[in-house]
Amino acid sequence: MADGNDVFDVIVIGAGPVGENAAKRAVRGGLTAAVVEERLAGGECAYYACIPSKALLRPMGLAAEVSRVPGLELRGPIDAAAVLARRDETVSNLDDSGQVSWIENVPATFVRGRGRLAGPLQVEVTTPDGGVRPLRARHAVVIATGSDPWIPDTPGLREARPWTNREATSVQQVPKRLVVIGGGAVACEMSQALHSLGAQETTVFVRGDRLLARTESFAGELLAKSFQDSGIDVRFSRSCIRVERPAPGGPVTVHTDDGSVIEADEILVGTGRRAAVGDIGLDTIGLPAVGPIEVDASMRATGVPDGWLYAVGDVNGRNLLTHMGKYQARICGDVIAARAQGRPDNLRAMRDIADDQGAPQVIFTDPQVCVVGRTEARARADGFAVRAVEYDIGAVSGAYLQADGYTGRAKMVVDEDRRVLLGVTFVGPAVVDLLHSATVAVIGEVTLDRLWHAVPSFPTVSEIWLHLLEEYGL
Ligand SMILES: Cc1cc2nc3c(=O)[nH]c(=O)nc-3n(C[C@H](O)[C@H](O)[C@H](O)COP(=O)(O)OP(=O)(O)OC[C@H]3O[C@@H](n4cnc5c(N)ncnc54)[C@H](O)[C@@H]3O)c2cc1C
Ligand SMILES: NC(=O)c1ccc[n+]([C@@H]2O[C@H](COP(=O)([O-])OP(=O)(O)OC[C@H]3O[C@@H](n4cnc5c(N)ncnc54)[C@H](O)[C@@H]3O)[C@@H](O)[C@H]2O)c1
Repeated sequence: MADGNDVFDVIVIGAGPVGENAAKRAVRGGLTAAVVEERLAGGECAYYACIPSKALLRPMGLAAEVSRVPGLELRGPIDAAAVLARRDETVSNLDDSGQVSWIENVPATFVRGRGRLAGPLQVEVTTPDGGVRPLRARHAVVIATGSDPWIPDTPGLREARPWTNREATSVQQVPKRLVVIGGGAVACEMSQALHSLGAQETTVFVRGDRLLARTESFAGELLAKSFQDSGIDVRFSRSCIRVERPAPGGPVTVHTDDGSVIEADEILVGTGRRAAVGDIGLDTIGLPAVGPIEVDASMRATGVPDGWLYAVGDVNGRNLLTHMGKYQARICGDVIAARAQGRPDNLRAMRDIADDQGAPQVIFTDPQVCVVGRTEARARADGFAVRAVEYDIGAVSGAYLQADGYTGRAKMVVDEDRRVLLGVTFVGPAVVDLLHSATVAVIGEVTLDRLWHAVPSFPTVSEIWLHLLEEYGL
């Protein structure tokens, strides 16, 4: 709520999941807040990323599970129209009134329009009618503008109007022939989702030699095997060198560096994202308008005199994940309120320690890929005395009961000096809910000798913990 003349204690630019939560925590701490949003309150996550992608993937995952249990049968292909209709419901048919009400109930003031810094503690909002509404912050401005998809400079690619996550998650007509560029989370999830919904000829071009290159190598290998088994054509160490789409809306022709030429109905790029910092007025306060906004562990932008600017979520580049952005938002809102009221601002809960340790992440493919903490390679590079053990999840009774021919693998990376976990990876069907146990163990620095007494229930997949510890030598 404003306290006159559009002056607020805190102004948040960007009402994605992260900006909304920064405002909520600041208000909970006793401050007034305004939240500025130029498109849809709820952000990329709610309408074009996490939510619709998972709605599109869920039937594929369920169908795969059914196919692995004798006695159950799924007749015919997945009904794409029904899946797309449910996807539309999950994104509230792109109506953000529920999210706007959520913000107003915080209570915070929602301001529709494009926000731009106009000097220290000053924000100008260009409203939908073209007017400019000046806002002033008494204590802090929080940048939570997220990120935008990045499209490589490949000749002809931009002119061919490729799909990004936005078009892929809001698909109305599933293309029969699809080319995907990239081997990260977006490419993997959307290839599998669209293939399951009718993209019969799906070809994925991966620049490197594996999928999900930042994870343990077996994760990408198991996923690539699953792609190939289901008929997705994955081509490694291949780059797309030229793209042509002579007629708008017509077929697209993709040329690759091995001389192949593929014709498709659509091309989807999943080649990473860039912090959304263009034209948000960083120049007015002497910051470069390129790259993520660098912040300290309290989310305060470094290099800004008087420390009134904060940046949370994708725009600070720490970990491009909703849950990590919301974690940063809680820290940020609490810190701003504490500093504004002269309370201690250095409590343990007010510093980001989780981002650097390796964020938990689930790639919702079949198999699911769940990671937290450091990979073995990263732990070694960071100088830890490392020992890693792996185990076949399919050999666990709970997994064997879940599915015939269960294929999955787990790995834990141990800091030998302290006998605590540095990282854990689970790959397999139905492993998603194991991840939080690993997150608690890694972030809580639970010793292996203590973890030994956390007895997993029989017959659940969680007995993988027991097998990993025994493999280690306990
Ligand atoms: C296909 C896909 C699937 C994903 N799946 C997952 C997942 O399953 N789990 C997960 O944790 N993460 C997932 N992510 C990542 C997740 O979407 C992001 O990490 C998350 O959206 C970041 O939240 P944010 O609030 O920082 O930014 P955003 O959600 O991008 O929100 C930023 C908001 O700021 C607004 N904005 C920008 N500039 C201005 C301005 N100048 N003035 C006013 N408003 C402005 C934008 O309109 C937007 O609403 C996925 C990403 C993609 C692309
Ligand atoms: N389930 C989830 O948690 C989830 C799902 C989707 C996206 N996300 C997040 O969104 C972010 C963006 O995802 P993303 O998949 O776009 O990015 P990414 O960084 O995960 O993967 C980018 C991929 O594109 C490739 N690439 C980069 N430049 C290229 C080029 N010029 N030509 C060919 N290939 C190129 C990279 O080698 C890599 O395989 C990620 O940080 C991810 O964490 C999360």
